[in-house]
Amino acid sequence: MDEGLSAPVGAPYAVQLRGIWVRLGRDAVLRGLDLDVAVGEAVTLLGRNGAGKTTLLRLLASALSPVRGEGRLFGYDLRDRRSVREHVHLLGHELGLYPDLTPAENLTFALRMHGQPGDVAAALARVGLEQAAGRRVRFLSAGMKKRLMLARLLLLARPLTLVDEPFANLDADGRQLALEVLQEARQAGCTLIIAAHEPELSLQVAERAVLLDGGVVQ
Ligand SMILES: Nc1ncnc2c1ncn2[C@@H]1O[C@H](COP(=O)(O)OP(=O)(O)OP(=O)(O)O)[C@@H](O)[C@H]1O
Repeated sequence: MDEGLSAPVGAPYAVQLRGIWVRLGRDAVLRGLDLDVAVGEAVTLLGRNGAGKTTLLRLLASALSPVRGEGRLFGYDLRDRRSVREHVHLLGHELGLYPDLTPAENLTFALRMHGQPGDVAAALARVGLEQAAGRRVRFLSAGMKKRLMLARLLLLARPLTLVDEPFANLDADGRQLALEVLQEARQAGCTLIIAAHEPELSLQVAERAVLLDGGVVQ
């Protein structure tokens, strides 16, 4: 986990959001949200179901645009999607997984898309998926898919790495593995934002909790 993790020189903040509004369908999900995250900081994003955690992560990954407000990531304007995408990676749920490809094929493809080298077999072994490496992703259990997400994190962590629910669906060993992988990303220099419903776990990696409620940080 050492590729491309250095933040741009002179950027004290990985994230600066001011007055961000995001609308999904008829509802405003984020309602004037402000957030600062320093370079190298690890923050856990908490909030009830539907509070807007995934929406905020998608905004930061430049998969959604605000209808109002300003944002900068490492000093780049949030609207500069190319620069943002070079520095940010979002890992979550079944995002970016191709169900008809095997875990090994998925990881190889993801590395190729990012123009990055990486040891797919080692990453799969690390997350305990070597036996399932040749099975199609659609036939994996929810916990196995989560382990595949952790393998992607090992291979594709970026200066700002956004992780959506890394502990969900995992057994006790898997949760421990998730903690170790997140710690490694942190030690490699990543700024981390971790959306989770298990603050007792995520606060083992993050030094700060941010509670999302009513479309703003409380
Ligand atoms: N594509 C969409 N179209 C319309 N509304 C959406 C869409 N995606 C999410 N929403 C709504 O946006 C709100 C925030 O959803 P989001 O997934 O960001 O919440 P969350 O905090 O991540 O929840 P959870 O803890 O359940 O994962 C919810 O009310 C949800 O119904």
